[in-house]
Amino acid sequence: MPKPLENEQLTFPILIGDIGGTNARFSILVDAYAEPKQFPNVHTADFTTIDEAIQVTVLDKTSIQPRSAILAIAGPINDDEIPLTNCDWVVRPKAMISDLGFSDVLVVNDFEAQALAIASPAEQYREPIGEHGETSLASRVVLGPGTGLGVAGLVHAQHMWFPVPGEGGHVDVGPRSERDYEIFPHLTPIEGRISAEQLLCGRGILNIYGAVCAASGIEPVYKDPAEVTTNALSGADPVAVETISLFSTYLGRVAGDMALIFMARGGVFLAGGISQKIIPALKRPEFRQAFEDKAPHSHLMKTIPTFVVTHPQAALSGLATYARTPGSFGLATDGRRWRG
Ligand SMILES: Nc1ncnc2c1ncn2[C@@H]1O[C@H](COP(=O)(O)OP(=O)(O)OP(=O)(O)O)[C@@H](O)[C@H]1O
Repeated sequence: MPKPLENEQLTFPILIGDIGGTNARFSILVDAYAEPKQFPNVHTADFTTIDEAIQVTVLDKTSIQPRSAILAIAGPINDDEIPLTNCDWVVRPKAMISDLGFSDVLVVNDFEAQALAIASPAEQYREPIGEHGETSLASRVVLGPGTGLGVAGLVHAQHMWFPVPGEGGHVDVGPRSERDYEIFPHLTPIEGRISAEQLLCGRGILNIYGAVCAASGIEPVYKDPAEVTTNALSGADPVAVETISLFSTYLGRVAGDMALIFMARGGVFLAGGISQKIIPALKRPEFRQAFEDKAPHSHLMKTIPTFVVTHPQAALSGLATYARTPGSFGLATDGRRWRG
């Protein structure tokens, strides 16, 4: 295992990469001031290894030779060989150092990168949900419904930001309203329980939709979550409308719980592929009502702002913020930073 290192500056130019199950996104930060140099998104399935993808899509396309790399990946980082959760790539920092010319490689969790991105989100890349004022310099939370449900806290302490990537997407969710009690029996528990991720991701939309159909005695017709959201947003199908209304309620409920856990007075941010596609639905009353419905702390909840993150490459922007100012972040690098 690598030796623990302090949060010291990585040497520029820095390659930053956000490696998802389906897509990988790369850019290069030449120095602390320049805008990142972007490269086209890559389908992970098009390359056998991450090293090949970096070589072909980045290194062969520029004369800038990055000296360091910061990569955000979906999956646990606890060895020198890091398999990705939803694709065949294995990240091997030592091989990247010997074969691709890096002297320093840092690997972080994808939701940690999302958390870094909400430390100072530009106004044009966040859409407020509800009328609840500005962010303050205080702890924050990010929840990202996408292929799964990622959750991370960003704790503000000692004039620094501490990202806290956990497994918050796997907390229990239970029925609360009368309609919930009709619908929940039609959800399929995993080992006896319904977790937030079973409801709040692409597959989760279909799970809620299937349960609403079953509770209403209707035959389901949609196979893709995007069909449900499209028909909900247009108002064309009342079952789809109810599904997304419940999705918004459950997302508000879980987001509110996370805000309570982290005392996130600085705001709750909704990232992931789905949030920005359903902004009009999240602006309806259900999300905020469920978010604030946290007696005895409803008054506190009303003061916490909520936003959808609309940055097209939020994780990369978080990594860039960290790369420029690592001293502002208490990012744990032990066992996750390799040097040549
Ligand atoms: N318009 C939509 N409405 C609802 N769900 C959608 C819509 N478009 C995509 N999805 C769902 O969002 C999920 C993909 O989410 P996302 O784009 O966040 O991917 P990801 O998990 O970040 O993976 P990667 O990092 O590889 O892109 C899939 O389950 C997909 O079905």
